[in-house]
Order: sequence, then structure tokens, then C-alpha cells
Amino acid sequence: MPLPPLVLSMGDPAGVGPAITAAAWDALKNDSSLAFYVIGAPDLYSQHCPVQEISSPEEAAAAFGSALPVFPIRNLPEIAPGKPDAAAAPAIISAIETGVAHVRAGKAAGLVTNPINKALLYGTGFRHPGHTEFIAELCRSDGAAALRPVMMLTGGGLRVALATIHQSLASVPGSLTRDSLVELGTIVHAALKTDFGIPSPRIAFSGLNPHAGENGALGREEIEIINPAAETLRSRNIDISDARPGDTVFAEALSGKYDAVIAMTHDQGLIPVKTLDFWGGVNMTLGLPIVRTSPDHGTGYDAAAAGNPRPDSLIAAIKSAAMVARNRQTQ
Ligand SMILES: NC(=O)c1ccc[n+]([C@@H]2O[C@H](COP(=O)([O-])OP(=O)(O)OC[C@H]3O[C@@H](n4cnc5c(N)ncnc54)[C@H](O)[C@@H]3O)[C@@H](O)[C@H]2O)c1
Ligand SMILES: N[C@H](C(=O)O)[C@H](O)COP(=O)(O)O
Repeated sequence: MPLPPLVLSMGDPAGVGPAITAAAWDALKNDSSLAFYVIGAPDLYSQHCPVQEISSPEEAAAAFGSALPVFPIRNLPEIAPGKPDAAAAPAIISAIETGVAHVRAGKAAGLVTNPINKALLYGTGFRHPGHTEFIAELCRSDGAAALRPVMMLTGGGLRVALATIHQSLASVPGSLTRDSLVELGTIVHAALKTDFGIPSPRIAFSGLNPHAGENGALGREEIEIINPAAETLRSRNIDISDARPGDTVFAEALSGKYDAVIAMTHDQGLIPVKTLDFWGGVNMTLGLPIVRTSPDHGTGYDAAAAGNPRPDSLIAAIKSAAMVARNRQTQ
């Protein structure tokens, strides 16, 4: 059965989002299997490419070959590229909310988010650390327990999931628990099978401390938290390593030993992916009932102001969302 189109959220209108969305449409417009529409203000896109306003997602597929389908947002003040403005915050948030609602209603196959400036949104009272946590909250059904969203970055031959996401480095050791790592390993294992089609995934835990703690001499989180979590997961038939040294585990994964690495901190996990493949990197959220991906870069205000920012990572995110949606459909 053909899937519905993907939906893109506008992101920060002063960032690279509008230009890379138009450029991605231009690159993909002849491939109906990657059809998408964007929720945003039509004027943001019409300066870059032909645009067709749509009043429902069902109109997107027919329009896609000749114009960028735009599901319009009307409450956006005029914004110049490279000049962030907090007045755009309600429209930025509403584009994400509407995108999630469309996917949950089955009108779109997955959500691809354009970058937002987190500090700008925090300043207007936005209380979620990023898309990842906000979208998990939007996906929570009334009265249900909170979902555990998992950030995974792919690129450069790596898949890297994060044990901790948007939090200070100082708070990381205190928030690592055995139960939380068991839950995380279970979600990553299920996603590798379902979303990536890997029948028998092999996963590595990275250590937190240098040399994975050097038998406890350089830190005890490996002995007391990470390795016991790995043991529990192995007892449930999940192929996962004890904590591997963080400086070599990514080279081991690149050599083919692991299908994914679980990193303990945001930068430990994202530095290898963004360094190896900034333009092909994709950020995706595992553990949700909807498909969600994003480029691996941020708002890139300087690139937006200079004009012609690169759409490569957004294109990779669109292709990844389509792949995951297809894989989920065939389960
Ligand atoms: N998915 C997201 O929403 C997301 C992801 C990462 C960062 N951010 C946000 O982005 C903001 C800026 O973060 P940052 O400066 O650390 O990272 P950034 O990715 O925006 O910029 C890093 C460098 O890459 C360049 N760049 C980024 N995208 C580009 C593109 N498409 N074409 C050409 N050059 C590009 C920038 O000009 C800059 O030199 C922060 O507010 C952060 O919260 C959002
Ligand atoms: N941590 C991500 C990165 O650095 O690429 C980024 O901030 C995006 O996070 P959300 O998808 O939660 O907005």
C-alpha cells in the first residue's frame, strides 16, 4: 500500500530551514516515494521555489511533482534570514504540534523537523529540552505513562544512541541508572530490528570514564551501572557488550563489530557522527509511535544569512524517514 507523504515542520524561519526545504523539494520532486509537504508560512518558500498551498495533507502527493506543497501557518511575523525573533516562537511550536497530529492521524507517514533554536524557545517559556522530548510528550495518549524517547544519530557508517541527551555534563553520572540503561538497550534493540531491518542487532555500550573506568580505578559507573545493565539485557537475549572504552568503541563499530553504539553523553555520541559525516548525518527519535527524523545540524543563522545553505542533511533525513516508515509498514 502506498504510504502518505512525509510532513516537514518549518523550524526557525530565520535559520536555514526555509531555503533547505525548498532545495530538498527541488532535488526530490521527481521521486514520488519521497513526497512531502511543509507546515510553514508560504512566503518563506515562494522566494526559493514554486509553492502550492494545500488545505489538507491528502492534496500533497498530487502537487509534489510541480510545486512545494505548503500547509499554511498564518501567525508568523515577517522574519529575515539570520535574524532570529522570539515573536516567531508560537508559529514554530504550532508547526511541530500540527505535524505530530497529522502523523498520529495517519495523514502523513512521518515527521521531519527543521532545526529550532532551543535558547530562543526557552526564553518564551518553552519547557521541553528539544524536539525529542516535546514530540514524545505530544505522542503520549491521555492518561498514559510518559514515553521514553531515544535520540539516535546516524551517519558516516555509525548509528549512535544517547543515554543522556540535553543535560549538563555535571548531571550525567547521577542520572545513569541500571534500569534506565536496560530500558534504553531494549528500545535500541527493537528499533534496529523494526526500523532498520537488522535481524540480529549487535550493540555496544560505551563507557563513561576514560578506558571504561580501568577496572574501577578511574570511575565506578561501568562496574556498578553499565555492565550490570548489559548483563540483564544479555539475559533477555539482547546482544550487547559491557562498557567499551569511549575512545575506541566507534572505531570498533565502524569496522563492522557493532550495528549501534550507546553513548553515555550527548557530545560523546554526536562528535563522531558529525565529524565523520556532517552533511549526511541524520537525527532520529526511537521509541515513539510515530516516525521522526531531522537533519543533524542546527539553525545555521550565518549560512541562512549568506544564502544557499546545504540541503544534504535534510535530504538524508527525508530519505531515512521514508525508509523507517516503509520498514514499519512491512512489520
Ligand atoms: N534539530 C535541531 O533542531 C537542532 C540541532 C542542532 C542544533 N540546534 C540549534 O541550532 C542552534 C545553532 O547551533 P550550532 O551553532 O551549534 O550548530 P549549527 O549546526 O547550526 O551550526 C554549525 C555550523 O554549521 C553551519 N551550518 C549548519 N547548517 C548548515 C547548512 N544547512 N548549510 C551550510 N552550513 C550550515 C553553520 O553555519 C555553522 O558554521 C542552537 O540554538 C541549537 O539549539 C537545533
Ligand atoms: N542534540 C541534537 C544535536 O545536537 O544535533 C539537537 O539539539 C537536536 O535535538 P532535538 O531533535 O531534540 O531538537
